[in-house]
Amino acid sequence: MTDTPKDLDELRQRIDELDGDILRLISERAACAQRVAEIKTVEDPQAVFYRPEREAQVLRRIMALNQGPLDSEEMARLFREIMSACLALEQPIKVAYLGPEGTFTQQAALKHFGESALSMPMAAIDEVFREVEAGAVNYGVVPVENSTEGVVNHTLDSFMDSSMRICGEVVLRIHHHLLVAETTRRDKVSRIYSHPQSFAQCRKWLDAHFPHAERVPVSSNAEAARLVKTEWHSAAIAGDMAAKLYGLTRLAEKIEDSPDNSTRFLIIGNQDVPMSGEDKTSIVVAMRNQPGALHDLLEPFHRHQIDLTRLETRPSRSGVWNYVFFIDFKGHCEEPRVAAVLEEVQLRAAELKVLGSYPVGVL
Ligand SMILES: O=C(O)C(=O)C[C@]1(C(=O)O)C=C[C@@H](O)C=C1
Repeated sequence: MTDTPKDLDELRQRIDELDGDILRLISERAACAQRVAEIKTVEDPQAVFYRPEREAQVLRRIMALNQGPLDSEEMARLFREIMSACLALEQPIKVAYLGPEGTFTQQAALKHFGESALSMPMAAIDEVFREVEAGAVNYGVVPVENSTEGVVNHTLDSFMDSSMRICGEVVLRIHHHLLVAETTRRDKVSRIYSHPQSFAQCRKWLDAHFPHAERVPVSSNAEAARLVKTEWHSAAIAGDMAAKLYGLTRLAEKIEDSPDNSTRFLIIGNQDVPMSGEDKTSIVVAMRNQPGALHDLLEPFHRHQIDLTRLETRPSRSGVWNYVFFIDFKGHCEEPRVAAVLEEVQLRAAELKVLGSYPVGVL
């Protein structure tokens, strides 16, 4: 930058110049992405355009280079949208998510793919899986675990019957608000709608502030917000997307009991994702029902010093094996030490399925 401009007109002139530069550079970047698409198509007519590992690398690099004054997450969000628009030039991406519109899962889908992706609400988790499997959409987004409420069993169970792979993860900070409509009598709230998980996450706050209000569980936070529109004595617990969608205002903000309440979502698709440099792998393993089975399963991870990030047990649905284990760990299945562990686990397990290796969530 040349001399620091001093007055308002000078600063605005400088902003106009910079905007011109930014515009030119973004257009040049978009033209590069178009050429990338041409090369991908020549190399493989069935080419996949979305490259999760490359996107993670781009965002991590931006965060590392950033020197402020915008914070690195904010900067990465801006680049997220630029990349989303570039990808849409290559191929418009369709993403199915656990709906209805206005849910946290939609928020997660947009956070991961950006606003240029076309997001489509599905009524249930297994429908998200089916849409991706059928090729009706490119990817799916499903919740898998919440920091206070634990695992989403439907998602784990869907993986047992599916050939879908995990291509990514996204973690969303969950902020719940108590929402009311313009017509709500704020001093007369006698009924509160929400999803059971959200009630559980806001239980202490509700006990303290609305001990006598009826708590009515519904299928989603967005549905709760929709119902409030028509009832003058009701409120909903839901997030920002639902508030915006149904034009509700916040009677109280961030009412979740745990300040770091977050939910992890998985991106499902049918591609294997190459290494990004900071990856995770998810597997599902059925062990023979015998003493020491869990120890036998975990021992190779310990010996090869691989960090487990999650271990869940689910009853097996085949009836042959009593339990299956869902394991997430750091590393990519193309790394030699991870490949070695997987080989050992394969020998010890009744069944092993690698659900995917994918970049650790950046944003
Ligand atoms: O590098 C690529 O393969 C691209 O297609 C370019 C680009 C980008 O805009 O940077 C766009 C979409 C992909 O998901 C990853 C990156």
